[in-house]
Amino acid sequence: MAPHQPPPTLPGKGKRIAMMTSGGDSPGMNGAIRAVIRTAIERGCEAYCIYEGYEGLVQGGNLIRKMGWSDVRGWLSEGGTLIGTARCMAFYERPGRLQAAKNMVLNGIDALVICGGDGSLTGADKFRAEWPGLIEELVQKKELTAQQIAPYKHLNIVGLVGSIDNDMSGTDATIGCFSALARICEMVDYIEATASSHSRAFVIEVMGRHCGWLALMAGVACGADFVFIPEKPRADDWQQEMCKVIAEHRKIGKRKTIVLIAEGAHDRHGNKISAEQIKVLLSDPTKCGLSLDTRITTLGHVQRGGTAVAYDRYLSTLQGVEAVNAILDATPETPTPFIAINENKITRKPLVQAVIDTKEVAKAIDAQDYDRAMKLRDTEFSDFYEAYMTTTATSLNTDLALPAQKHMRIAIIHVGAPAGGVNAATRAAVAYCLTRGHTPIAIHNGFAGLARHHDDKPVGSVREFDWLEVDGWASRGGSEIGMNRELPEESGMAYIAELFAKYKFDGLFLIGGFEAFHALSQLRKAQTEYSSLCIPMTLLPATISNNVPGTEYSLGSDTCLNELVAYCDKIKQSASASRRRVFVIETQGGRSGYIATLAGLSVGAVAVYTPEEGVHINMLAADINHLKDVFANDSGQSRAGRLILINEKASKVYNGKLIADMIREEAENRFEARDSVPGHVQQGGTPSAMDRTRAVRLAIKCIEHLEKFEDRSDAKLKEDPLSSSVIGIKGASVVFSPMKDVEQNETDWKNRRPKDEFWMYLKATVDTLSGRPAVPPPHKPLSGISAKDAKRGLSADN
Ligand SMILES: Nc1ncnc2c1ncn2[C@@H]1O[C@H](COP(=O)(O)OP(=O)(O)OP(=O)(O)O)[C@@H](O)[C@H]1O
Ligand SMILES: O=P(O)(O)OC[C@H]1O[C@](O)(CO)[C@@H](O)[C@@H]1O
Ligand SMILES: [Mg+2]
Repeated sequence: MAPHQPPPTLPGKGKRIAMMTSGGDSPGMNGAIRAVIRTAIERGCEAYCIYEGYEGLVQGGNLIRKMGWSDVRGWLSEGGTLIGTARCMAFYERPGRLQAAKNMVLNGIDALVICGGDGSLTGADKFRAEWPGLIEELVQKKELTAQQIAPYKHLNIVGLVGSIDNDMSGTDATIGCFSALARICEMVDYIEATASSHSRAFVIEVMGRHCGWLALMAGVACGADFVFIPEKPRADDWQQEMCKVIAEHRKIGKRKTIVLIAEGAHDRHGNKISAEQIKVLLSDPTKCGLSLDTRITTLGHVQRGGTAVAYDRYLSTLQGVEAVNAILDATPETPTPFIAINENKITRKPLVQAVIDTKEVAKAIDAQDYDRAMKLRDTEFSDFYEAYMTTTATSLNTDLALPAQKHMRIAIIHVGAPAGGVNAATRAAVAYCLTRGHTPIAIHNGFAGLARHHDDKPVGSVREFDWLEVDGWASRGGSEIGMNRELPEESGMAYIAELFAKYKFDGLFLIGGFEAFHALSQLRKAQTEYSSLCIPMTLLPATISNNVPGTEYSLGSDTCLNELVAYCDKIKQSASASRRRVFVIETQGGRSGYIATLAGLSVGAVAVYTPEEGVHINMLAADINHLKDVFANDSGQSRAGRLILINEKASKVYNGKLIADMIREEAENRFEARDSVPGHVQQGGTPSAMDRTRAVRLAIKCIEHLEKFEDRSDAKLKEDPLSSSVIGIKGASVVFSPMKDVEQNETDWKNRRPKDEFWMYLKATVDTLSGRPAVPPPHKPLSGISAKDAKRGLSADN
């Protein structure tokens, strides 16, 4: 039963904020709920959940519930949505929305955060547009009084896009789409092994009602042979096209064939293309002569269930926080927003426009205007489509080939420690080079390999790539061509330059971490002395630490976060099951606290210690006191496992073991503490879907970039600062930055990290959402003369 009277409005700026999930569930929705509830409470509001999507809003009663801080404890690591979701028929109709409006007012709900897909947000937009009419009608029908509706004249709504389909315009990713993609890639990887063993073909159907994002991205990440998506149906002779591509792949020796089909796939005339149809084509020798032993796998709801990947956990958390901020910033004039992400930047955008644009895609598909449908999807989508087409069939895209005089000998080298996506990037670069007519050359085992093994017999470390071998690298972890931290100057730059001349490199593509950045810096500086080094060179950052200047994202950092999150989930389970236990987990990351902080955000750590901030005795004391309070207020029955993350270089003195010992000592047998070190597990096994797909997109951009300098003289090349560059994601854009500029202005060489680390502001969010008390700021360390003076009592600053 709904209450008969709305509760009194809250004092000050406090609002009653309700959170709802709607449409198909998606991994990460629980992270959004946790973030909205806790941020709302922290900002002095009352937090509510509407259970069962719009159904709960229509029915009211017990489906609208007030939530407390601890009600959402542990939700980050749960799959699906813990407040239920539904596809609600009643909400499509005005009477249903009228009832929903009445329940909102009677429960005193000022604002609504809705996490759902395109349908849910279309419904939200309609509800918002109709709101004044709805509450007016409720007064006319005497269901509510004018006085009762007075405080609720404006409906304050914010949309969060939660759906595995990634079908909403205006945002690059929806909450849940990368988790679904991860699951698809995992399944395709499994299938590949059996397909290869039997030399079979598999037709794999993936979800995505009207959107091919999942199918396309899985195609890019897994190197599938052929992909069908609704936005870009193949030409009318698609049967012949598919058979030609697959026959070509078989001819070069591939033992497996993977065809991915989105459930909404159709031909150019709107006729559905089914998995069965494809199976018949591939297996029936009379159709196109392939006669492949073919099986169909429909992945179904496996794609939607399960826990969220790290990205969906921190995306949903950050977007949940932003949703509450948007509510509290809103005035009656503010257009209703939804929270988007573009590349790496979370933004508020008008919901109305996104809904219009999303509908336009559907209209364009219905009208069979596929070019328009592709244009209306985000730029990333078209980029990935192009990337897929270029990397799938290297010898078939003859229209992309360059004239012979433009062909380059492009060397590819891995430098630093292994990181997920390095092989996928190499595969994509090689495919692109072959498509364009370039010669891609592998330098095995980094600069050490080049200097000391280039002319080994029978095979030296400098050799052309073999496509059949490389084609299988899309999902491989580690580095297939080998990598290490050696810098070119260690062998003498003159010698390295001699080898560049000997092998006639026209361009260099480096993939790696801070050492790769350092190596490129050395090579760039040496261009003044050695003509053979006057070639275009570009770096694709790849390191789990994500500490390369010039980018906010390095390949491998996502894989690492997923490993850490999986590890922390297990440890947290142990901590919870043992009750009253704290684990202090030491992460890698060099002198950058990025992975510790992002993992902390993704698992709900009570504290994260980073090298940027350091560790201090007052900080530890405050955190230990906080833990004492938490456990004192804990009944012992709640599943109160706690995690603290500490970066390996956060402090020279306080390491994970020492901190765990201190906690245990101070706990005086009231709770327990343990330390745990995941170590090199953090490099990951199979790279994440995000690292694999981004590797492909960025690697192709890198080779395209090198091509621009193909005919430059030494002088002209040196004049152009972008001839030595680093590719990066910065905010909402993918950019090439001149190395010289990044080296000189953006690099903290001593600490081997960017001067400004974009993620530093996230630290406060980790603390807020875990309820960590304000920790006393550390003293600024003194150094040099001022430190000496202070120690001698000669300085005021002590
Ligand atoms: N045009 C609309 N008008 C009113 N309500 C709508 C509209 N479209 C959708 N809704 C409401 O939103 C609910 C969920 O929509 P839908 O089934 O399209 O899923 P979605 O939000 O797009 O999520 P997903 O596609 O990821 O499953 C519907 O059951 C309905 O209650
Ligand atoms: O779970 P249901 O209701 O069968 O819906 C399946 C649909 O939901 C989604 O998983 C999300 O929209 C689609 O990809 C799929 O077509
Ligand atoms: Mg939808």
